[in-house]
Amino acid sequence: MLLSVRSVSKRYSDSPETRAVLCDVSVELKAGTSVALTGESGSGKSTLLNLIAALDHYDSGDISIDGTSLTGLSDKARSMMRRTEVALVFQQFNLIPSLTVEQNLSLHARLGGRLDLEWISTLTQRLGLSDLVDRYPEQISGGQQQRVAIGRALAVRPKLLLADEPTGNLDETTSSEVMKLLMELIQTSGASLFLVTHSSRIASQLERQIHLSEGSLQ
Ligand SMILES: Nc1ncnc2c1ncn2[C@@H]1O[C@H](COP(=O)(O)OP(=O)(O)OP(=O)(O)O)[C@@H](O)[C@H]1O
Repeated sequence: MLLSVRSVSKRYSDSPETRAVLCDVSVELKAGTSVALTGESGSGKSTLLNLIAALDHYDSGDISIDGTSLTGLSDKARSMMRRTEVALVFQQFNLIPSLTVEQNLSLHARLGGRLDLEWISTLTQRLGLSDLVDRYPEQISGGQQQRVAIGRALAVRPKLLLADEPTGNLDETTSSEVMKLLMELIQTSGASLFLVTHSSRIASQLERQIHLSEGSLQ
């Protein structure tokens, strides 16, 4: 199993709420497959995604990625995992403003020691970014910025791509275009996709849908 979330619970210690944000959540994802996580605002979707990304710690249960448990993993090992096995795409594109499109695209692959210029060139072409490589993020549109963020994430050839509302900042047409490219490139790269979305239309494009309600999977 590529991703295994077993009976995970999480409560924010600084939260005024007494109940856990996530309660006994279990989900599995096989290599090369995709799942969409839906749920109302505040249901705990981003919390779950952040736990899988090893950006935060769970209180109980266990998460493992490709057989490696996140429990007890050092901070260094966690960040290395985010640079190699797991990649992230957020609603805010999070590009580095002082780097060009080309530099942004290769950044994580460089940091993770996985620079493959041929693969980056393929991604650049497939994402329609070839004419924009020398521009800076502020000089391209939101849809183009998200395409760079997707390219940057897939450039490391991750086993798992985690996407949190990746088209949430885009209009409907641009959102459809970006989703189409994302799904095509996920297929090409063989990565698994775990995608958080409010949109049932987007969720239906993935192989499986799961729904979070008040911290529990339905
Ligand atoms: N760092 C934090 N500290 C305290 N409480 C938090 C923190 N992050 C999230 N929460 C709370 O946890 C609950 C779940 O938040 P989360 O962001 O996971 O929901 P979500 O389903 O992703 O929501 P949305 O769809 O609006 O992004 C909310 O009640 C939120 O206020």
